[in-house]
Amino acid sequence: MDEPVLLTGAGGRVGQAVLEGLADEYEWQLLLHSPPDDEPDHEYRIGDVTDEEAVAEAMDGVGAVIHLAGDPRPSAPWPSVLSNNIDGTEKMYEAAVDAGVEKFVFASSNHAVGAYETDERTPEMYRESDDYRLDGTEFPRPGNHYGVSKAAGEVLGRYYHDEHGISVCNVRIGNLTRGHPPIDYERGQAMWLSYPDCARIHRCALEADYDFEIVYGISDNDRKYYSLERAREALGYDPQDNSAEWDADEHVADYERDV
Ligand SMILES: NC(=O)C1=CN([C@@H]2O[C@H](COP(=O)(O)OP(=O)(O)OC[C@H]3O[C@@H](n4cnc5c(N)ncnc54)[C@H](O)[C@@H]3O)[C@@H](O)[C@H]2O)C=CC1
Ligand SMILES: O=C1O[C@H](COP(=O)(O)O)[C@@H](O)[C@H](O)[C@H]1O
Repeated sequence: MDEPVLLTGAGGRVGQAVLEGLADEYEWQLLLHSPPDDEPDHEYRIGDVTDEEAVAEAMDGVGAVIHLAGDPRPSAPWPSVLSNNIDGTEKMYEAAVDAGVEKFVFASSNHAVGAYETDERTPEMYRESDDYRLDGTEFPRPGNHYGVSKAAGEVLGRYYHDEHGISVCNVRIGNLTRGHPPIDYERGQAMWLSYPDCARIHRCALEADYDFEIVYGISDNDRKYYSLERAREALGYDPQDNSAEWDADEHVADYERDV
């Protein structure tokens, strides 16, 4: 990617994971919601993704977008996800196609398909021995308004790809935690995404050639109910972490290695 990459939600957790891993590999243009406490190492603007003018300005000269900004709370109320997640994503796509951006990477979520985790399937589906796998071809099945907003973001991508030709990669991110998988949380361990693997999958999404994709963004956890096949095939994603290798007492995984 020779042109700058616009990163929205850059001040958040996923944004930090992406920047920690890929800071030197791209020319970044950050979109922050509010002024940062410390001066970022990259070009940045302050703006809201629902503000057409701010978004159009941020898109100037950009070759690709990683769109993370939004309300990430599974409990988020409808007015918030309607504005920050759905309207904000529509504004981002409009501005991206107007500016001729080639590639749009969207932070979707496990919550877009959360209702597949029925009482009958859980908690067994969170275990290594279970062979139940979602692979990205299933219909969205959200279990909350936040999940609805993520499914809507994926469908917006489908529309903007079909109608305007922009390449779209929806990454259904699992559970990002720094340094180690969630403790005492089977579901979170099954869909853990380490910080380095988060950077890896976003690098792949910026580099690969594709039309429209839905992939799962998790580490290569032994216990998983999301398939990594599509992310491997379409993006060349090669995750290096695995929640099963992390032992609270032994700290076996080496989280210092380069991505
Ligand atoms: N952290 C996780 O495990 C997961 C995150 N995601 C998605 O990844 C994205 C980033 O999530 P996190 O980094 O965890 O959240 P975060 O809350 O740490 O970061 C989100 C950032 O977006 C900004 N933002 C919110 N509304 C905005 C608006 N209207 N205009 C401009 N900026 C706005 C916030 O100020 C914040 O800096 C979200 O879209 C979330 O739904 C999806 C699945 C899992
Ligand atoms: O989409 C998201 O998913 C993760 C994991 O969900 P959880 O219900 O197991 O916590 C969540 O932590 C994150 O905030 C959210 O944006």
